[in-house]
Amino acid sequence: MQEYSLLINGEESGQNLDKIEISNPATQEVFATVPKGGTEEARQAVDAAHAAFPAWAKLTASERSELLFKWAELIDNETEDLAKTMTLEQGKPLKEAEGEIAYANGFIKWYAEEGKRIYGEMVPASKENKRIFVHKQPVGVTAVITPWNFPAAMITRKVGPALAAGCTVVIKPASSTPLTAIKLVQLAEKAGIPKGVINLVTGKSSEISEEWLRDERVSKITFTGSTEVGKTLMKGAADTVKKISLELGGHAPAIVMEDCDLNKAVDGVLASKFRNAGQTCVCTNRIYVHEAIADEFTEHFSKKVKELKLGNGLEEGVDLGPLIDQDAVDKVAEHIQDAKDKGAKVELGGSSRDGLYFEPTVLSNVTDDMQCMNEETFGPLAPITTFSTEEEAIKRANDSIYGLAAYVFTENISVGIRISEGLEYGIVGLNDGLPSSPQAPFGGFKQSGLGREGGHQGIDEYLETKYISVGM
Ligand SMILES: NC(=O)C1=CN([C@@H]2O[C@H](COP(=O)(O)OP(=O)(O)OC[C@H]3O[C@@H](n4cnc5c(N)ncnc54)[C@H](OP(=O)(O)O)[C@@H]3O)[C@@H](O)[C@H]2O)C=CC1
Ligand SMILES: O=C(O)[C@H](O)CS(=O)(=O)O
Repeated sequence: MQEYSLLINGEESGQNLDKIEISNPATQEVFATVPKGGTEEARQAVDAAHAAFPAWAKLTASERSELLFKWAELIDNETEDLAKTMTLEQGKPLKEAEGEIAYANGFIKWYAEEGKRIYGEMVPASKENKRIFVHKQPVGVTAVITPWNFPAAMITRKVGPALAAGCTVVIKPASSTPLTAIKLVQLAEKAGIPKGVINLVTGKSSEISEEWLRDERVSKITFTGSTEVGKTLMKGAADTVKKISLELGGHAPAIVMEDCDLNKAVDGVLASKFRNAGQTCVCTNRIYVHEAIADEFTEHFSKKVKELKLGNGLEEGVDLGPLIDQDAVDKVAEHIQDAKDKGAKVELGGSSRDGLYFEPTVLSNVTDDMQCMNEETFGPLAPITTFSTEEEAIKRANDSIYGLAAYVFTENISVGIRISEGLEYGIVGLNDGLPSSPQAPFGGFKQSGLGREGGHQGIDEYLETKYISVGM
């Protein structure tokens, strides 16, 4: 049994606390423990981050960049161990875990550069005896709360820009997948990032977050997870008017036009739908296919889904690992049963397997009143429905409280641009089922969140704007 610690001010701590058991979703066996921290540990983490902030912010952007690149180098060197840890605690196939480590490291490398491009400006004053200088500076101590589905990328997508901007952080990873985050923070300290710049606490999420929300020294909260928890944090941030960034739930539509390249559309929807066994906030949740090609698409798509291999993520050739827990399995089963009760046809799959495995499932004859067409399934369920006109497809695709990602497949560039412009989503994959990248501003409209992560926009979330007016 591997026992991990809290990481506060460069020290391992929490060994005396009760433990949280970490189990492998592929086998449901407990293989590690982390401390069950609470209010006191949350406060100690802020003490450390607050003490470290002045010196970290005082470094030049180039000095911070060098330390971030050193961190990235150590992560690259440890990819195999980090990926295996991720598969053990989260379940995704090893090849996907390796891909996530590279994706996660991409944010550190990107912001190691972006931090050197935090430009100010000089504004022509309206009075000749004045000069106006606009200057950006780090917001300060930032609280980072992350979900279980991307144990590395959701950490670095926040910590990368925060550190590059000159902020210090306190992190609370998801209780089911804290180990990858702990190893990333250990590598940061090995890279020479000073004590107290990055602190990590595991434990009672609401107790820890309530302490961070209460503490005036915490200037910002950045959260990725469910819309429900995001709203709780948003309300809590109001008491001290903290800055907040939220990456929340999604319910992505995929629109497959009659003039699509069928192979491109099938492969794109397949990649979007079944990545991480459907446990991503940008997974396709609704598949709208033009009525003229619905049968052909469904047949071709189901044939490709049938080839997907379900199994333990550590095994060679596995495409889908287990779901994260029994609640996740139950939710997929509930959505399938509801759809069947309302007339859907199961083209493929439809059942859970031993343990936390769920068969990749394709439904046809789907209607908009079904739960899966309105609630995030967060699992390997692909509901197919048909449409007649472009206007109908856009209207139905936009009929959601969410607005994170959407997908369009067409070979007509004018149609593709026109539909993309009409979709109320922060991310549109046009003939692209995997649009996420560190270079792009990831984030959603409506109840999918606030703010952007990635791109040059992502560092703005960690900066304050100040102007200096000089009387001459
Ligand atoms: N937009 C995006 O980029 C993403 C959105 N999501 C969304 O998140 C959901 C799945 O992730 P999941 O981890 O279950 O989401 P949750 O919102 O349940 O948990 C996310 C994080 O918040 C913590 N948390 C839970 N309850 C509270 C609380 N009351 N106060 C403070 N923190 C709390 C959790 O801690 P603990 O683990 O201890 O419960 C975890 O660290 C889906 O809805 C998915 O769409 C997920 C990933 C990315
Ligand atoms: O948590 C998620 O679902 C991620 O944000 C999706 S992605 O960034 O890996 O595309």
